[in-house]
Amino acid sequence: MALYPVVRKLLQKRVVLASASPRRQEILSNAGLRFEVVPSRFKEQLNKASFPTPYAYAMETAKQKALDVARRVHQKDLRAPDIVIGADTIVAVGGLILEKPMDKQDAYSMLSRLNGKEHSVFTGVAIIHCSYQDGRLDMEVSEFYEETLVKFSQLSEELLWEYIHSGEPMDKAGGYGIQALGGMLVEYVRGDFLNVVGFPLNHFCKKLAELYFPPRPENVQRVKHDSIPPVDTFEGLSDLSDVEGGGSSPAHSQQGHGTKDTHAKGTVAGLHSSALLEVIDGFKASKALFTASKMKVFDALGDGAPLSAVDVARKIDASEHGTGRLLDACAALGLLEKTHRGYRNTELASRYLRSDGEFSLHSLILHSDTHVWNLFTHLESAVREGTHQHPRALGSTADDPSQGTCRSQDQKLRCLGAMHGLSKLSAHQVATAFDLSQFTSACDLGGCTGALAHELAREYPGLKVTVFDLPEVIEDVKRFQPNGPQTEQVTFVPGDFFKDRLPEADLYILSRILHDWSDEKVHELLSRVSGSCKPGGCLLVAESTLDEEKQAARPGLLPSLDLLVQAQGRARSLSEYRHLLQAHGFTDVRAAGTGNIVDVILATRTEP
Ligand SMILES: O=c1[nH]cc([C@@H]2O[C@H](COP(=O)(O)OP(=O)(O)OP(=O)(O)O)[C@@H](O)[C@H]2O)c(=O)[nH]1
Repeated sequence: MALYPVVRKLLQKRVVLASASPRRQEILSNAGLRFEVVPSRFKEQLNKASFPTPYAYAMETAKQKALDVARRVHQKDLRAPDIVIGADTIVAVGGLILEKPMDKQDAYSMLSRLNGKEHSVFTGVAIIHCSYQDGRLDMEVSEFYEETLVKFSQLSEELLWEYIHSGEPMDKAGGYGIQALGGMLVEYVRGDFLNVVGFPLNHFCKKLAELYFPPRPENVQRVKHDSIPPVDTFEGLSDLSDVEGGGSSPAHSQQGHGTKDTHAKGTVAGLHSSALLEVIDGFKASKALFTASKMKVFDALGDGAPLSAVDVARKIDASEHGTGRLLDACAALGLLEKTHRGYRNTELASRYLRSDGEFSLHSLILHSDTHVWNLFTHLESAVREGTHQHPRALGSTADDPSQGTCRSQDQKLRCLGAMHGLSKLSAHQVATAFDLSQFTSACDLGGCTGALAHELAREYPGLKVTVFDLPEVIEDVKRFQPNGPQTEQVTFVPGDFFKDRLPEADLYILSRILHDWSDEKVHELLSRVSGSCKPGGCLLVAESTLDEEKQAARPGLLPSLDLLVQAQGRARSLSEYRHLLQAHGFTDVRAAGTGNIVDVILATRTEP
């Protein structure tokens, strides 16, 4: 949780991790950070002798890795990064710097040096803040290092070779992985364990807190310079957004005055013409993705060898010229890779854009292209009238706008597929934001295809989950069901949560439901949930929230506009949700950021 307030600030930013290390990716994503991975191509060959200390070498290497990525991404992408993070881990022993072994013999010589001795592990970290002045890239570097002491036991030759033959040492600094088999070699660790694994998370949090939440001048005496702000209460969060300089850009109070400070506040001075052009052109990027998805470009490319534009054109039954242009646009957007042998799906496209994948967003994209696009052409009317635009866009007059969305069976299945894809994106984070293992029964109200229910069942084998949704939804959920033993834990019950009796459960769930409704309807629904929930039972709410000042650009404010155009509801801040829940007898309201598209709130029903 320590990263949470900072993570919220970073959610609006394009954060890039300049590292191929799976450990670094795991440490940061476990902490809730959302980022893209672009491995650095910087060759780790700086002259070690020219550095006064091992950590100076590690910091410089980390900086060069990050700078390489910042420059490359800036050149390649339509959208340049805001923050690039680089890191480098080394082992220092007896005046020598050890990096990753080149081969088994090298691993053996490293491990022999460490055998029975204490050594230092240093990770240097560089955080690059990018800004753009008339298309020119400006970079400001913040850097630090962390040292951890590790002592190896006295180990036999036989054991060292056995370990080397396991293959584990080869991609690890110093030739061992403390988090796995290598842990058996270690007698003690003094300092941050994750620093040895490859990323000093605690120091990183402190650094970010220092950059993004500098103490108010009047509090300087009271606030410890390197303390991490309080995090897991709503009060803490709203206080933080009040902190001077606690905007979405880092404050550089320690680093000087003048232009840098103006930059840092993210005011008009921070918005450059290139960023504006990106916004102006944003719809073209969306339309390129929509068109490629609709024409099944990502299915045509599959996971196989690269295909030329001519081959793709043949597969999707389109002109060579037009297909080539579309493929190039997709490559510029990072959806395809263009090599001299042709085009192929990036990992992102394989996972999310093929129509047949487990995490496919294909239906969501088609739904956005046809339905949401249409509604957004009436944004001006929505703003003037302050209401959704279903009658104009779709000719629907229904009270519940979603009724107008899925009129034909095809539209209905696309709608369900869209909701399924969206739910799968965050299901794991929602299911694990809190430890729910004390519950034996849960009821997911409006749980649709059961994507979250199945994730809960997988995570908590003792939990039975009822998905409660409208009969017309339940009748079509079959095609979205996974295989596996946990399917027996999930049951579907048809019903209307505004009219019918709610199924009994210890834990009720409202995942992405409340934002669809007006305050009046939210009160009505919460009152029904509260009436069904026994004292001691809980309610879990998952929603994309606005920051307390309602200033967060994405992901808070665009969904808010979305809701104006297409629903009766609205986005709310965490404290608004807290007040709503408290008004219906739910106390001990706790929130967790998932680093994903939703925040999760857990509240306990007290005695009426
Ligand atoms: O106990 C452990 N010690 C070290 C590691 C891993 O070792 C590597 C260190 O190498 P480097 O810092 O150069 O990072 P790379 O893997 O090459 O990725 P880059 O993208 O930064 O170039 C690092 O992966 C540590 O995680 C370990 O796993 N356990």
